[in-house]
Amino acid sequence: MPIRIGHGYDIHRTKAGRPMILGGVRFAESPIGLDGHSDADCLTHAICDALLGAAGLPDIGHFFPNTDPACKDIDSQILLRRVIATLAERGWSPVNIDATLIAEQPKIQPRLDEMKNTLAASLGIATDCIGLKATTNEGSDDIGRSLAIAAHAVALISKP
Ligand SMILES: Nc1ccn([C@@H]2O[C@H](COP(=O)(O)O)[C@@H](O)[C@H]2O)c(=O)n1
Ligand SMILES: C[C@@]1(CO)OP(=O)(O)OP(=O)(O)OC[C@H]1O
Repeated sequence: MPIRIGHGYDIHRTKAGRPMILGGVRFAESPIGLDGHSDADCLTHAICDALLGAAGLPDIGHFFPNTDPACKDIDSQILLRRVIATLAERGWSPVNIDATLIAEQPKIQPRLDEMKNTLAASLGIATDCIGLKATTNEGSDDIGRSLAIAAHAVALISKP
């Protein structure tokens, strides 16, 4: 059974008045959100790029250009589901995901199960096939000053 591994990384700047959506979950109480063309869910974008990378495909910006009006403010779970469909057309299915969010705020620990359940539904895999962690940047650089949020992800995919 062929298996492949991929890595993804994304970063978005924070902005007042924008929604804070991470892993498909909205942090309504957050005074800041993420700036971008889509809903700017950098965690989901990193997962998309890890999956696409594993399949040897171009990155998220190739499939969903930030000049496409159809992608404006789009829910990134829709993009993730399309990435899964693109992989499926080539015979690939996700096996597991592991991701790390780097953010001073919001605290994701209380919403971790909700985030995993949301991502699992989009990915079509069991919740226990998703690893999700967060760390602050210990106050350093733009992430440490809450000016940006970043995410890393790795994905394993397989073909029967
Ligand atoms: N956005 C975040 C950042 C961190 N956490 C949780 O806090 C723990 C301590 O963070 P450090 O940066 O001091 O290592 C971390 O292990 C996470 O459990 C969080 O929930 N959300
Ligand atoms: C998702 C897309 C498309 O709406 O836009 P952004 O939300 O700006 O995200 P980014 O990770 O910078 O690049 C991928 C994009 O093309």
